[in-house]
Parts: sequence; C-alpha cells; structure tokens
Amino acid sequence: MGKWKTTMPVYAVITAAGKGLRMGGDLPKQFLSVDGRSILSRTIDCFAPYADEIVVTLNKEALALWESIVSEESGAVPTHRIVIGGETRFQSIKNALQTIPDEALVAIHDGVRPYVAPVTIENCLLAAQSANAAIPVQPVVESLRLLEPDGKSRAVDRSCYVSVQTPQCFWADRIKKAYCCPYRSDFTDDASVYEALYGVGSVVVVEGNWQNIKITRPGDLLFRPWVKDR
Ligand SMILES: Nc1ccn([C@@H]2O[C@H](COP(=O)(O)OP(=O)(O)OP(=O)(O)O)[C@@H](O)[C@H]2O)c(=O)n1
Ligand SMILES: C[C@](O)(CO)[C@H](O)COP(=O)(O)O
Repeated sequence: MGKWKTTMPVYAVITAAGKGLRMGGDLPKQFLSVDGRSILSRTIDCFAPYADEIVVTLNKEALALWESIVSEESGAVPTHRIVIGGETRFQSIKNALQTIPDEALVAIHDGVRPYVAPVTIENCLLAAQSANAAIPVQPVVESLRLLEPDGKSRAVDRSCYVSVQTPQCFWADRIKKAYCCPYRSDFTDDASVYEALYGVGSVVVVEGNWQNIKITRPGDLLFRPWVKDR
C-alpha cells in the first residue's frame, strides 16, 4: 500500500471523549493498554499517513491522564491537537468540526477502533472525494430479527442490512453544515446526521474490514487482529 494523498488537506477527527460505561473499570476504554500500547495511541497512528492534521476529542477530566500516557509512550503517539468533547458523541464531533476549515476532506473515526485497515481509510477518503460522503460497512454475520411493538419478533432478510464502521468521510463544509442541526437521539453516527440534511442516498457505502471492531465490552480487549484466521 502506497502513501495516499489528495490535493485537498485531510483532517482526521479521532473522537475519544466517551466514558466507556459498557466496558466498566476505572479508566475509560480508550486509555487501556493492548500489548503495551494504549488503544487511543494505536488508533491515532492509523491516520498519521493520511492526515495533514489529527484532531482528538477528549474529556477535560482525562487531559492529565492522556498527557501521562503520551509521555510514557515516549514519542510513539503521532502529533495531534486536542479539542474538548461534549456529553454525547454528536457534541464531541461538533466541537471538533468547528475547529476545521471548510476546504478539506474530513475522516471521523472512533478512538476505540484501532484495527482499521489502511485500505479502508484510503477507500473511504477516495469515495468521499468524488461522492461527497462515504462510510465503511461489513455484512451482518448473524441472523437478524425485528422486534415488533406488540412484543413479537420476526426474522428479516439480513442481506438487506450492513453493519456500519468508521472512518466516516466527508467534505468538511458539508458535514459542518449538517452538524448545525439540533441533536436527535437517532443520530447514532455521522452519516445519520449528514443524511438528515442531504437526504437518503447521499452517503455511499464502501467495504470496511472485519477486524475494524469498536472496542465496547471487556471481551473485545482479547481480540488480536494480527493472529491469522485458521
Ligand atoms: N460524549 C462522547 C461519547 C462517545 N465518544 C466517543 O465515541 C466513540 C464511540 O462511542 P462508544 O463506543 O459508545 O464509547 P463510549 O460512549 O465511551 O461507551 P459507552 O457507551 O459504553 O459509555 C468512542 O471513541 C467514544 O470515546 C465521544 O467522543 N464523546
Ligand atoms: C459511530 C459508530 O461506531 C458506527 O457504528 C456507532 O454508531 C457508535 O455507536 P455508540 O452508540 O457510540 O456505541
């Protein structure tokens, strides 16, 4: 894989201002170590070859902790700028986008997805460059059921659905405009915010990589993408 470059500046927003409630424990999951390196540092590193600037959102309360991790990892964490996040992922991203110029491509990525593949980042940026908005997806690997309001459930055709990952990539001016709308609880990602303004069909999907899990629960910490499939 070569170093990918576009003529427009590329900004990576790595959002890491969450509390990690489903993970539990004393430290928010983005600061936990996997094989000697913090999850957040691993994630930031994935974007260093692509981004002209990396913006990381953090909670105010986590600033000192992150500073100490960066110093412990002595030079391993690529240069980045910190923006204080908000109460929701939506607010954290909004805060970061406000610091980014309009004339740029932006890749918005969860700080807890350290196993994103270079090809996923490249394909999303390329697709966003030509189609305005692109997100990585994977096929659903389990059966799916719809929960009906009357308490019954019914099987649905899983081939009609995909599972959504990050980085979600956009032209900065367009996603910034989308983020001017008021928060809604069904905004579960950046694509849903974008689609609310620009309509269904405004976001293209590209193939993600199955290793690009969102570290969410304790068992996810055992995952090692560098162990080969048997
Ligand atoms: N107010 C928030 C909430 C979440 N995130 C970030 O959004 C990403 C995806 O969110 P999720 O996995 O839900 O993280 P948490 O909100 O930390 O987890 P939980 O819901 O279990 O508390 C994470 O990198 C998280 O740090 C954020 O930047 N600001
Ligand atoms: C943005 C995301 O990672 C795409 O799959 C996901 O929607 C985040 O969800 P969460 O509610 O923050 O766990």
